[in-house]
Amino acid sequence: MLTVRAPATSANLGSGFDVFGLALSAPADVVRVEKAPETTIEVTGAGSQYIPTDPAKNTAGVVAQELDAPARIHIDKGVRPASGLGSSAASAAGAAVALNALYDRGHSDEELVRAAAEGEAVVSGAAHADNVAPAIVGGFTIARADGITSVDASLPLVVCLPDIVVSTRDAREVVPETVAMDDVVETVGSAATLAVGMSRDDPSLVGRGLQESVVTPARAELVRGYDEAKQAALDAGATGVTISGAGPGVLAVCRRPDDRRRVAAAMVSGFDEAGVDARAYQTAVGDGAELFR
Ligand SMILES: Nc1ncnc2c1ncn2[C@@H]1O[C@H](COP(=O)(O)OP(=O)(O)O)[C@@H](O)[C@H]1O
Ligand SMILES: N[C@@H](CCOP(=O)(O)O)C(=O)O
Repeated sequence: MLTVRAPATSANLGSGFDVFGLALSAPADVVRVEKAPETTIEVTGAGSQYIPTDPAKNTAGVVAQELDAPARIHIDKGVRPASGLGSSAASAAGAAVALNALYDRGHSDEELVRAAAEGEAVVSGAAHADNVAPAIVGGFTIARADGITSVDASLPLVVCLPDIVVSTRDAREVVPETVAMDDVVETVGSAATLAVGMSRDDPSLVGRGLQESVVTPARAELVRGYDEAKQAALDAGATGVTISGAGPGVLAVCRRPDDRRRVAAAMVSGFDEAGVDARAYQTAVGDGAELFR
């Protein structure tokens, strides 16, 4: 039997829709695999009652099919589904890394990212790799059709999870189909600023680089309390705030590790002002999936 800890991730980072992603140091899923004649899935932990155990519908089962690696798979969910924290991706990434080791396949990280992204396609309708790439590789990742670029960034972060469910599939429906040139110019400027900020571990540049005016405002409509939580985090010293992935999670970048407590409390109060319960994780950029033999 093999065990893999696969981290939560925050995708998009505002300006990098379907491209940027960040591994978080916590929370995480724990995936255990054992060889079996056919794939079966058992799920426990956060929100497990909402997660299908049919291998064709579970992201980990889809990965087993993609890798032609049947197994008895147990997933202990640390990452609540439909959170915007890459819950479905954590299981897919964990399964990819675990099954690759279990069957001694020797696939590269990029091949594992491709297999795990097929799991994402089953739940969200698109094989976006921006969550599975950091969940496998760790750090800050840029996922493009021609490959993955990664930087081992170090930044204090807060993610606040309101008690609202937003499925990635639904949140993709509200993404505008066309973009004005002014918005393209703003997004390119932000994305470049953010990427430089990640390579310098500079929270001010990363915070400024989250700014984007196309996808985030459309999705903010689905997250009651987003505006209040964002303003509260900025007032408490965050350098930038955006929706994590497809939401409803909200990501704040902090200047110093000690700022996280204040920013986390401010975000929970911001949601409370809008009548929404929320919990906040004080976290940081973390490593990719970790294998325990
Ligand atoms: N192993 C899994 N872990 C979490 N969610 C899964 C898994 N397999 C399938 N799903 C389904 O994926 C959806 C959650 O994924 P998604 O909407 O992308 O949210 P998240 O941002 O949390 O990844 C839910 O409908 C859930 O039932
Ligand atoms: N790029 C995707 C990311 C979805 O992330 P998730 O954590 O909400 O699954 C999107 O924005 O649709």
